[in-house]
Amino acid sequence: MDIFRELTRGIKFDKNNKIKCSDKSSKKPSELKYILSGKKRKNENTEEKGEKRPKDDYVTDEEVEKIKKQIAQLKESITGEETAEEVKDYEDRYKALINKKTEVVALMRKKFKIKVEGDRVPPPLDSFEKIQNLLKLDVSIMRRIQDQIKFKRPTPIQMQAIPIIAKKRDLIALAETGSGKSLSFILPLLCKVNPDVEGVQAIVLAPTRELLIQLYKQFMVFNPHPKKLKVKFLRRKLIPKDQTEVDHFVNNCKILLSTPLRLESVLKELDLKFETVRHIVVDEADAMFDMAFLPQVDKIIKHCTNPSLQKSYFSATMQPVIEEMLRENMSDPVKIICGLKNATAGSVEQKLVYCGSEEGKMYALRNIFREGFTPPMLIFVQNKQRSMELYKELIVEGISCNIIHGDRIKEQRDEVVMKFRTGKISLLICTDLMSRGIDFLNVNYVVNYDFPQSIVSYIHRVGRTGRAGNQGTALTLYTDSDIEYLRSIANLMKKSGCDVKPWMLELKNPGRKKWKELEKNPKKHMKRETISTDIKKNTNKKFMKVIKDFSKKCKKYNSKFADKPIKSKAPAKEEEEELSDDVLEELDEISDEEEREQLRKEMQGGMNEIPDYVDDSEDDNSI
Ligand SMILES: Nc1ncnc2c1ncn2[C@@H]1O[C@H](COP(=O)(O)OP(=O)(O)OP(=O)(O)O)[C@@H](O)[C@H]1O
Repeated sequence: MDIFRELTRGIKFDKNNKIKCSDKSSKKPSELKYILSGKKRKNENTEEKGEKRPKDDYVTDEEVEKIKKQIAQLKESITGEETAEEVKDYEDRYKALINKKTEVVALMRKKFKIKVEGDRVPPPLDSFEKIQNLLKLDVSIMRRIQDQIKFKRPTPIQMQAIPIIAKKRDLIALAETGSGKSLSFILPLLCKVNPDVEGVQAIVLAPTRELLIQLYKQFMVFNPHPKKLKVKFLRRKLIPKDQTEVDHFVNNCKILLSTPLRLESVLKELDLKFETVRHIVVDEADAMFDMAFLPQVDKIIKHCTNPSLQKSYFSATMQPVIEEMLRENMSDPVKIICGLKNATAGSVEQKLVYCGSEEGKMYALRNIFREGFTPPMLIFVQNKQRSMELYKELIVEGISCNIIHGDRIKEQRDEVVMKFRTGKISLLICTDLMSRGIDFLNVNYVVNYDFPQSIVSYIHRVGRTGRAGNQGTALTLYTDSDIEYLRSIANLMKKSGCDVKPWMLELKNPGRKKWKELEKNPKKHMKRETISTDIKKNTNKKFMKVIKDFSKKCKKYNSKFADKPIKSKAPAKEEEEELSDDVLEELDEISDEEEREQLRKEMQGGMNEIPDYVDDSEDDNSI
């Protein structure tokens, strides 16, 4: 009877036990009153100015569930024909509500270009308040998001991925580059991991050290209890040496970030217990399963023996064969696609520039400088050797730039990334090492100096610009020998709304096989020295003037804004690991509010206020 009272509080019954209530009645049970009337509660979050939200989208799953239960219980408790009619009336309205809710969810997904595959997919949440309610987000996280970093609303991938992860579902999430995938797993992990429980509870795998450092910083920016909820980035210095250290490490780390290679090598040597791991997130998942990482990722996942292990895979690109492989070890997964699948971001204006032969590329690059562009710029080349050649070429021409590739020592890589982030380097020559996941918010220009080796590489390279709602430009230089691959790139460009010359779309389709061959056997390029002499002979006076202006602006910037240049003394080989670990050691203890503030600034795009041309110093040019 008590349950009956509770459920029927506010309802009056007439002498026949019939519920006396009408639509307008304030005496309906409180849940029913709001939901069935379609009115908003006073404390309901108000929608953003100027944005219309679909009507009724504030009806949460929990509310619908509650009504369902109430109706069932009412049915059990009340008898009599007329009452049954009343209950039926509620049921009809409930059905209508569910239909409406389904419709609203569908509309919302359409509006934000979210596609889902899977059963019982939770609805997207289009505000951080709703995410806060669902995840029980710590107020400090909300303050950071809204007041400090000033994210207005979740991005589509966050809207949809967060509730899925919160509902403990396995997930394959595909969303275009720069669309905020990282926060989609960072927020739920920070909320779901219990700082008071011992042991590693979540593992995040990513393919490069640069990407892991970036993720690590993001975790630290949002971490509500940095001292208790320890996030560790596994690097050589942190690797435990004996079992006592292993136990200490495992007990002190709640979220572990690592490359698959490093973690697997540790697992081979030491007995790291991962039964406590409940979440595993693989960022840039297709790269991890496509490259040599597959056996390592597999071993790590097998080592996490908790039966309720939840797996989430994120990427901007995914080949069907990899997806199939992932699905084999997932239980009842949900797949999300935000925007177009395997496509470049619509925020990037993409152009193709014909250069004839290798020599032409340098002319084309000069043209870009002459016509003017807004740095920072990333220039992608095929490999380390190519990057060195171009670097020398530009330095000889008096153009300040720097260089990053896998063979540079970690300390140098860290320094270059840091300087590029803070605007001390404006032109960075890089290999595909930097094409995945790296978030330089303000990159305005990407130049594919060497044609990409794969369509996936094109998508990720181009995705270094036009991020988080910003616009960007990507220019791909092509020579006669690249024409056979042109159609695929032209198609991608067309798909994301860029202008493409019709003849490019009529070229023969290279097909997957040809691309695969190219990936396996990269093109051999002419040696740069040969080109250099040739180009120098033709040096154009106008271009030299542009270069001079460029350097002047750089100098002006340096004297006005830049801090003292950091001398990049190349460390001795044996110091290499130590030095880079020192850099990271500082990061590890980021619990200090001031340092976190610094990280937040970086995340907000610290380069916003930097004038047109920024420069590194002469010291920075030393490799
Ligand atoms: N809700 C949001 N509103 C505005 N900006 C956001 C939001 N969420 C994340 N960002 C910003 O968007 C940028 C890109 O985010 P992130 O690096 O997670 O993209 P990504 O989808 O992982 O890209 P990639 O595929 O290249 O790895 C970051 O600078 C991040 O701070």
